[in-house]
Amino acid sequence: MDILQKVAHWAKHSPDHPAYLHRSKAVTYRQLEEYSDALAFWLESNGSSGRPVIVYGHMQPEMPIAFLACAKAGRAYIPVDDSTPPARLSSILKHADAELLLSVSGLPGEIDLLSTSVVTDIPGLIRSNLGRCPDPKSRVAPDDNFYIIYTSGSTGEPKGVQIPLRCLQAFLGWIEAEFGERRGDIFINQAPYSFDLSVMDLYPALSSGGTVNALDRNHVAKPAELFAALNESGATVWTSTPSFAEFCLNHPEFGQTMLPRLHTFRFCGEVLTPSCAKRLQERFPAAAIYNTYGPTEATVAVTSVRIDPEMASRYPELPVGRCKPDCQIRIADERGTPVPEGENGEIVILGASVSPGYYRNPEQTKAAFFVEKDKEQRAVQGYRTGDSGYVRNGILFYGGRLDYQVKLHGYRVEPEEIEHQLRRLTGIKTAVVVPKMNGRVCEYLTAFVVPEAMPDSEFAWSMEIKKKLSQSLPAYMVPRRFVAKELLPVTANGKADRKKLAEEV
Ligand SMILES: Nc1ncnc2c1ncn2[C@@H]1O[C@H](COP(=O)(O)OP(=O)(O)OP(=O)(O)O)[C@@H](O)[C@H]1O
Repeated sequence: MDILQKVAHWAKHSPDHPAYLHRSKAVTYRQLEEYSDALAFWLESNGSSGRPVIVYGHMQPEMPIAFLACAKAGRAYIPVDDSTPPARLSSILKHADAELLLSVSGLPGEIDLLSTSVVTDIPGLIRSNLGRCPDPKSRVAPDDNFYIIYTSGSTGEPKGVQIPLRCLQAFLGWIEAEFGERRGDIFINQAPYSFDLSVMDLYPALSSGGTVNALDRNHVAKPAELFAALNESGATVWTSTPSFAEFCLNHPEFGQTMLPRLHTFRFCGEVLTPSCAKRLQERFPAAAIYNTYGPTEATVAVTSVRIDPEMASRYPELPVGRCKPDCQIRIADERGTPVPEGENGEIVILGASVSPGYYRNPEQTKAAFFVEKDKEQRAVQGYRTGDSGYVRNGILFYGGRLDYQVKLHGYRVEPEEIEHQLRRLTGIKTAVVVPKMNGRVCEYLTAFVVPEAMPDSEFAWSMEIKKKLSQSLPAYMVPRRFVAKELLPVTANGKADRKKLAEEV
């Protein structure tokens, strides 16, 4: 059964079970099925271009209703969070040549809508089409795009990663085998839908008949509300970036008493530090912690490993895990040739999870994706991640982003390697190292450090860290400046915000 059939199954067998909760709003499986049918019927009767539909909003229940409606009507959806700056929304509209924008959050202000029609009254559309169903033949086929997620576009140009239904299913099948989702699980959803980490909780929840409990950005902005919501959530599965867990760990009550049923943490998107894993293990003795790794281009995640307490103590740098069975990880040198086991190189992913490429962008697709033949002469899709790493005993270790490398006084420096050494020092929770650039020249490095306790004298504290760092790093890699911070800024996706920190250097 694919995801649409699973939702229909649960709507039939447990119609009144909550599928989605957001603040005081609850949507049952029956409602999810009926509302998405109604909206799909409307979509089918309005517009026949087959072009993707932009779904604009935040965590409202209409978001998953609209996603499923698009799939039922045979249209890919492009989720855009309503915190997206107008200029970026305009460039996505233009790039995707979208015919329709379903807005759950009212009219996006100050944007050139070009030829896109905007529909804001989604509840009204659902009401007026309730009881109607789309033609079952319209629904997305395995090779059709289920969603297209525009990455944050570090290159400046928006890139829409196409994920067909078959890639989503390959991901969901693996998640089910890896984690053994149980009925009745309640999944905390914090990542906005424009970030594919949300796919790791939304669809595993809906395919296993569980419940999504969505937190929004106002929860996160007001910790008292956030922790009250967590207290009442009954959550059993947690999915987030490590930065969000670090944020919650600052609250002393964040622990098993607040979330007594929590049995699994799943992390992805950023480095999970041993210190974060250890603190979670202390606070949540009944929960298992998993580190997973993958880019949007390979459908959320392709490797996973359970981090047990022994691992968190033994490894200075945690592994990101074993590759899912229908994919393969290759570590390649600059020419794309595989390097021997244990050697560092670029992480290349091949197999069933890899996207066919960027939407309407053959040049960028050609630059990052490739096709090769396996032993049986079947075509296998590959993607060069731009991440560095190595494999030891079948386990992948992440080494950092190749594009973060800078040249400092002639030396090639990887800021993430310095961060890694900083995090090994006692008294440091986490750190981000940012280059001070003058055009294309890196002048010096600044380390933003979150210490266990804020220092009285930043100068004395900096000197101390410099001394310790120079025992493990060559002098040119020791940052010139150290800034103590209680918390690091995070992006809308909940990852440490390097761009914002770069403005502070
Ligand atoms: N477990 C992990 N440990 C360390 N880094 C990770 C992990 N999982 C993912 N990443 C990093 O996140 C990247 C994937 O994130 P994502 O696809 O959301 O795009 P992004 O690179 O953060 O942003 P952009 O939108 O600019 O491409 C990976 O390529 C890797 O660099």
